[in-house]
Amino acid sequence: MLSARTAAASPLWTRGGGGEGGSSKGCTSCWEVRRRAAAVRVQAAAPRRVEAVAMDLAAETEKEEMAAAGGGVEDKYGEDRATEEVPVTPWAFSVASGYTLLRDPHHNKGLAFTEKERDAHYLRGLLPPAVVSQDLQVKKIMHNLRQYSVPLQRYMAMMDLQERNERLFYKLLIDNVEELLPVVYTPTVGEACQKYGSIFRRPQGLYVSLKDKGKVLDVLRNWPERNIQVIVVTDGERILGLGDLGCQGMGIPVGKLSLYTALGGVRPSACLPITIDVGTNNKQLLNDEFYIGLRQRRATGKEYHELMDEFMSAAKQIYGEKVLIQFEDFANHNAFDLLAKYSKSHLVFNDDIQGTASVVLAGLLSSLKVVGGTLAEHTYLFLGAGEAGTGIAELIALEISKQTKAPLEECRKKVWLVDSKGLIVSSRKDSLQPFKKPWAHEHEPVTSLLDAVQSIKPTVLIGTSGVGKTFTKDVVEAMASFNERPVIFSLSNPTSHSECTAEEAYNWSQGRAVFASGSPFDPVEYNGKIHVPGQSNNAYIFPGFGLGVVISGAIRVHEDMLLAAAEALADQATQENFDKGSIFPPFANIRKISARIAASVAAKAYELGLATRLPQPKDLEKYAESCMYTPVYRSYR
Ligand SMILES: O=C([O-])CC(=O)C(=O)O
Ligand SMILES: [Mg+2]
Repeated sequence: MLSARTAAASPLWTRGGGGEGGSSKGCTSCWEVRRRAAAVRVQAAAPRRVEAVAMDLAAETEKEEMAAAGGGVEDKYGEDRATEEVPVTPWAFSVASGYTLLRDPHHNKGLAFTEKERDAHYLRGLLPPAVVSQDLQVKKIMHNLRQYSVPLQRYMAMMDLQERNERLFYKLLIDNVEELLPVVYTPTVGEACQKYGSIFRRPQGLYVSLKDKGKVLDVLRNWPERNIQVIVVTDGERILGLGDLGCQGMGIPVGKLSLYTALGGVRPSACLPITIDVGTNNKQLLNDEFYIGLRQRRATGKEYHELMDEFMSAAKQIYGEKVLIQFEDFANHNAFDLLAKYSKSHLVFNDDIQGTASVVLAGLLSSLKVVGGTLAEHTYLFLGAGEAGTGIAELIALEISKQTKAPLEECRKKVWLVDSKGLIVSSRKDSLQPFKKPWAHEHEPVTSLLDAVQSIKPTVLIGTSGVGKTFTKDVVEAMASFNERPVIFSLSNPTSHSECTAEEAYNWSQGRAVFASGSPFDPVEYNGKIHVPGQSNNAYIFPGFGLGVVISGAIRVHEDMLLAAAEALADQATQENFDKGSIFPPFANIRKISARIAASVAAKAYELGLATRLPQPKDLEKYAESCMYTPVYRSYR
């Protein structure tokens, strides 16, 4: 493990003239000097009508000044990179004027441009006379969105807004998170990926395809932003539970990163969605005339790994070793190997293995407050032994081991997994993929889930199979027959792939199930009581987790950081939530929740010697909050 001392001595860390090690004030003012110089250069160089105008610096507080540098957590890190890796580019600190300004989604405010701004930026006549507030714009767009009855239409309207007026998009999402999360994210994003080719209007994110082999560095250089802090990358092979959607998986990194900003406060310009296109084995897409990806079967083996290698080194070369690379929706046969391989050399995080594990562990920790007992006293049965299933299983075992001091091997025995061939037992060891082997316990072979439930008698049943309707009435009734409060998590996404619905779980258990799902379900009334199902989706974890990594300058993800995130989330579920039937705090509070998760993750990174942002801020939660991007409009003079 790298200590902070080692890290501090590394070439990357020492670059930047001590910028990161200094006080935030020092950094901000260094930045300020360069920014002013850049703005002056712009004004001197630009012809009048197309002149770039120096951005408003009316920001009065230091925090606002930092926000003006890009609106978020980048100041010190941006400082480092702006000094050493990226020349200060005047346009990075300026906005265009007139017609160009209205078409620049990063700076456009639409009707919210004030009279003064309209004069100063050559906007007169380009807008109708009314001047409205951002809040009124939010109200209007929410009104319009609600007119659409088809979720995909709402999704497309939201994507159009993101392309037109970024700050309004994020304001809308933050202010209406519970209503809009299912639109820009699961489940609608799944349908959007399936139809991505037909609804495609303007490209989002960066496409790295087999055609780019040998030129990936150049491809990354084409991206307009340099100070990237978080990359979400997919190869599209296992999009949610929908399977191989090839290049059209791009909707997932785009959606995940919009949550990084809205839920975790990482500024949009620091986020980079990437799709690696190595082909697809989805025949329907290969025959679809509107398909946007390479029309070939998936490259595998050497060809696949060479492209991944080239991408991973290019990303590190351009963005430095502190860029967080989140692997998303890779198929099992690559996901574990990629994580194991690159976690030695890169700051990587697999959301489906680690993010899901962390949110489910949080859900279990808070379920204990409802059902009683300790984590070690429960017995866990999974349907599905892929990334999510084995990832969660391992984190449960780690937490039990941490709590009881028992060896990890022993703790794993509390957890059983069923895959498509039945219960994973030791007699199957030879034919099992490596990631399943730790779960092959002594037991006679069992082929069906119902038999496994009856034989293992789990207190907790978790679905990560990707196959809908597999928690049948018999299965749920069996769980309810020997558990007063059966814990049932039906995690597969999107909604159609959920192992059972919330309604089924409550009805078949006579309202006794402690239920959570990956995709959202509406509240259910059973016997006069309203149950609000919790959404055990990694969206609770990755935005705050990533924020914690970024603000601490962590150089590696450690499993204890995942445990810290889970504990921080579980701590925030209250009796009020439990009374309503949910084991999670509501998404409406997600920015606060993310700040706390970020603080716990960062604290753990410091404790483990993995953090490089020194000195450690005294109050990490306040610091995390102060770093979060807010989408209110800036004023331009
Ligand atoms: O995207 C989601 O809703 C959760 C997730 O990572 C997956 O299902 O792959
Ligand atoms: Mg995923």
